[in-house]
Amino acid sequence: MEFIKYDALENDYLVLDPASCDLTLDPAVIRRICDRRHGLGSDGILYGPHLDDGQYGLRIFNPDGTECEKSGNGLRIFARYLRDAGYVTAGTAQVYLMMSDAMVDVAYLGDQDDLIQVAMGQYTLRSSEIPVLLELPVVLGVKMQVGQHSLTASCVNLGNPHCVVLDLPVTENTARTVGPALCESDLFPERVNVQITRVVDRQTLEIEIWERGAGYTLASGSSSCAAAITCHQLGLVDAEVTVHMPGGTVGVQIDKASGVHLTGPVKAVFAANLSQDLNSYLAKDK
Ligand SMILES: N[C@@H](CCC[C@H](N)C(=O)O)C(=O)O
Repeated sequence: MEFIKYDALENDYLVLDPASCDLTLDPAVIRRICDRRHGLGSDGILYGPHLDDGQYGLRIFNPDGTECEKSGNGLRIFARYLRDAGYVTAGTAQVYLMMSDAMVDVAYLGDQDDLIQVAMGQYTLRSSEIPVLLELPVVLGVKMQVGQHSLTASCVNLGNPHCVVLDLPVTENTARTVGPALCESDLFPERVNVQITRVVDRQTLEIEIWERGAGYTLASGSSSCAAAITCHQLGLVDAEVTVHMPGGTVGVQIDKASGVHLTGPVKAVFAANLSQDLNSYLAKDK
């Protein structure tokens, strides 16, 4: 049973291919595998491809054991795996997101399969579809108090839910304090990914991230899109934006007709097998 690790700007995922895996991925097993001290360590697990109906089916798990609908970097990493493992030889492919029942297009833009673009699709700003429990049809630039934090929030759902904060210092400390306060707030019944965001200029954003189910991460693809979409809606940036994160930089393009596209590099880190000790621990856990 082989685990292959890739990182997309230090947002790292383990790919587990059902063709070579006999593990039952229950939450305790996922938490142990993603644990950075006692497991292999990662920001999540990409479980696929499930090859039913000739599609490349994908399930995405957060390191806390929850399953999530979508991940921008996860999709780019999974696309790279499909190419590396010989499933895909063309310049484009489609991935089927099993939890969301949605197809996603990916494109290989670099010679080494390094630069990968994912069509993140359409998004919604409707409060009921984020979901965010405020008596407002949309939440864009809304001042609120969450615990001890006063902030201005904008919400978007791109398959997964996001809350973008525009008026606080863009630091790891803000992400680590305001992030969990928003993520666990009663306002967000499905919890939320949080982006502490600064508009650098009309083409550039800087963000720090707190991810639902993962905590502080060094990069996030869907978070970059969420920050770009909400800032564009507020008239602060153009439709093509570069987003800087501690782990690196991605490009986001917003287009009414074709939706949102996310582009950035993916690097292979390692391929590894579980030790006998970890295998026995996981078997015991079941
Ligand atoms: N790292 C991701 C986002 C992963 C999903 C998120 N934690 C959630 O639960 O929605 C990305 O690159 O988009």
